[in-house]
Amino acid sequence: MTPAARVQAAIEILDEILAGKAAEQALTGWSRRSRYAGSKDRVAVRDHVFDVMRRMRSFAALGGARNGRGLMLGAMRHAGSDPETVFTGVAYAPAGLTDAERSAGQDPDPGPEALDIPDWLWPRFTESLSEESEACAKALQDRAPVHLRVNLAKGDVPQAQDRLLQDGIATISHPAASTALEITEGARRLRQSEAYQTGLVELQDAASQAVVEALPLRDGMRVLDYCAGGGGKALAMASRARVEIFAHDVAPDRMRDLPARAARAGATISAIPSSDLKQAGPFDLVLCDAPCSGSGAWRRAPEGKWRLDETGLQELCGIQVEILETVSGMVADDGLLAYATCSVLRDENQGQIERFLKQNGGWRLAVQQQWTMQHGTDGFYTAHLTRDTPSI
Ligand SMILES: C[S@@+](CC[C@H](N)C(=O)[O-])C[C@H]1O[C@@H](n2cnc3c(N)ncnc32)[C@H](O)[C@@H]1O
Repeated sequence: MTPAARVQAAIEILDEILAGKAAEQALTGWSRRSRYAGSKDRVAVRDHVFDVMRRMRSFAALGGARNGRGLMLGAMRHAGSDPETVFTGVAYAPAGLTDAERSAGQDPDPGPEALDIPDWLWPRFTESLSEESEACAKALQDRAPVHLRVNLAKGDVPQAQDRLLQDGIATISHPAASTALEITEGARRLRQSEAYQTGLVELQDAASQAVVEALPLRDGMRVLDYCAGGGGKALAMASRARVEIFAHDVAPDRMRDLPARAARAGATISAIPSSDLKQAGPFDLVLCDAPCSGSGAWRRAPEGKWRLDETGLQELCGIQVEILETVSGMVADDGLLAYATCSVLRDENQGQIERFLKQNGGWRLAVQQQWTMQHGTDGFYTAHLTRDTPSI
């Protein structure tokens, strides 16, 4: 495909996304219809789509329209490249620009438009992040770095770096967690690399690793990962101590890849259905990596930034309240309840913990920590709750 044909493909996919189709579904649909596209074309088209989605608002302003053409036009103006070289109408390129398109478009207004945050969310964003708001919003406009977690059960950090380098993947340590590496070169080779295939490294954001590193895991503990999803945190916990880990998710299908991931990592993790939780408890540690807006990870999943609204946020907060109430009954008297989100919004973080403590006497906040995107990780929050007076 020519560069212009890739832009035309991105335009069509963006129009589908704007019409309501999920981004991944729109990309998969295009891939299936476009057998002629090679792997480099697929990567380039995907990059166009995601780069635009991170900056949908400011690119719509620059391009003069919130549709596929307007957004790609905005992207080209932002990059300082001449749109006339791509919008030529020749072969598979986008149709030539109309006079209206040539004259449309303006610099985005400073504030939420230029920073690509929806207006309704901006007050909450600034209230949550205060002086970090602008830097964090800017971080969400760019691609996320690729972070790896070194699986301490299989080797140490220098060994992992050496092995990755042998496969052409250069890394540096990331300060957020002792197991965290950031890829500086060769990210696309990762899945074929020996270090990845043998489970020495896993893909995981550094702040996500830091959430697990903050847990006081000790050999022999019985641990429940209540919102296990793909099992990223369960696997990270398994690599830190000889703990017995139970993985649960309200949607068990989300854990379908966990057995294969655990086998690769050399970890033992038991999936547990809701019906068996009561009998299996109480647990020394319950982690709830709760469903959330994902606002700390919108660089990776930018669609969420534009799909979230007030009602959706309130619904998520309601689910978080329920989860906290439910899991508090599963924690041993001298155990720990760890709450985490990949959100930077106060309502989902400190707000939830304050509400829980107010409504549940006998619990206290032992640890509270937040990571924000301006330090090169996803935005994450964690709180550790313990009982005030463990019964004897
Ligand atoms: C943030 S994701 C978990 C990510 C995962 N811990 C990881 O590190 O890869 C949240 C998960 O919570 C699950 N979930 C949503 N509501 C739930 C509930 N009421 N009880 C348990 N899990 C729930 C979702 O299905 C989703 O997989």
